[in-house]
Amino acid sequence: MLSVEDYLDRVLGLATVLQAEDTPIGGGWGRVLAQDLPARLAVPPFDNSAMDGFAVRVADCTPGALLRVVGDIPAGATGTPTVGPGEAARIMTGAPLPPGADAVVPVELTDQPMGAAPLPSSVVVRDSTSAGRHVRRAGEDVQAGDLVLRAGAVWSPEAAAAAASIGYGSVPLRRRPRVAVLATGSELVAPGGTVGFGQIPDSNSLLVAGLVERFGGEVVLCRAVDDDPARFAAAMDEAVAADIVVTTGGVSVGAFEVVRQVVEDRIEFVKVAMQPGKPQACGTLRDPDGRGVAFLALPGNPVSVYVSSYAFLRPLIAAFQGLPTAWAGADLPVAEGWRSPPGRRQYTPVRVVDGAVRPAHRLGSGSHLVASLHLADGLAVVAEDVDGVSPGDVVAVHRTRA
Ligand SMILES: Nc1nc2c(c(=O)[nH]1)N[C@H]1C(S)=C(S)[C@@H](COP(=O)(O)OP(=O)(O)OC[C@H]3O[C@@H](n4cnc5c(N)ncnc54)[C@H](O)[C@@H]3O)O[C@H]1N2
Ligand code: MOO
Repeated sequence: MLSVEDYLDRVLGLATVLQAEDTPIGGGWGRVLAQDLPARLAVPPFDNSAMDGFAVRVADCTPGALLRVVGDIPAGATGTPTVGPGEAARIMTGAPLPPGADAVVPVELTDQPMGAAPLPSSVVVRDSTSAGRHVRRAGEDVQAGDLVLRAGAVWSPEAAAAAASIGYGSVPLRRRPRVAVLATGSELVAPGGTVGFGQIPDSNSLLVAGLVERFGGEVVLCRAVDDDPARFAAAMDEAVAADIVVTTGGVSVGAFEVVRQVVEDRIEFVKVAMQPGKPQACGTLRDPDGRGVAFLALPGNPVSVYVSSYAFLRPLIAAFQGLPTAWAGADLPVAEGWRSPPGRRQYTPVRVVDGAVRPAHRLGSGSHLVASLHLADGLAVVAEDVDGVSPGDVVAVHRTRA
């Protein structure tokens, strides 16, 4: 049996970092920035007022001083008057500070009314002020030329707001890997369909497709096919238009393992020392033009699919995007124990309640326990040389949901 690490190395060897596309900044959430973004503009771009009020010279502002008002400076003003000794200019939040002024007095601290009012010819300031009061200085957030966003950043509304502020309208974001998902099994019925004798609803295709999106991929094909080799081969012919093809089921040692039968001449099938998820296969397929397509065959049991998706598909999609592939985990105490098969690394769906770990289902990591998966907020990892965990033991838990 291969170790999880050795198999993961094989899987990651299938990845090629995808090229970037110039993308409008107001979308593409979750995609990866391909280049550093230095600031084309300072933030703020010019000295401006933080308040609606009057731009003044500090030296003039003794309590009760009467100042002559020389003009109005709304936000968006393309020019400003100069404020000389004994003078003030009415100014709005975000408007450029005029030459001569070195502070802003909010309208509430003057004799003038708040809100829409004609420009007064003079203003009385109630109090003294200090240099820079209510002024936002150019570049106090970032200076032009500063490196603001780094290659490898995951694109987000916050990143977009920063990019807009420093002068970008579009940025190079890596394309998402396109993923084709094929569930196999003659027993499968579409979700919600009538389930006859020996049939079960197909849950794997939508589980994997949803996880692909969670992991940052784009689902381009999602389908269930039966165990007829010709029909599966035809579906694979379509699937190889993607960057990654993921199948579920049909990889074990039964008499009708369709995935194995159709691709075994090109792809090596292995056993990985993990539970669930033991039978696996990965390799490179070719599209009709000879382009390499990453292929991942997951076992059919739904919890095996879930665990294998987190263990192998998640890092594969990350590698295609040029992102780190490590899986963050934390050591947490066990509140309720469970058994684990010696010689295989076990991944158990668990709930974390008050910082302590319990299995999401009393049967632990049973690979068919699909209806309890939604109760889990993480996968606990039990080492190969351990045959169970007890209350008080510590296990590594990888969060599957925030
Ligand atoms: N003699 C042996 N039998 C099995 C072994 C073994 O080592 N020797 N390994 C077992 C393990 S472990 C696993 S995992 C499964 C993997 O089998 P396959 O990948 O061939 O998967 P299937 O047989 O097609 O399905 C397994 C199970 O999952 C259900 N299933 C399949 N697809 C779906 C779907 N889309 N939605 C919901 N459920 C699905 C299917 O009905 C089966 O119950 O092999 C063991 N056998
Ligand atoms: O290894 Mo299987 O994935 O236990 O169900």
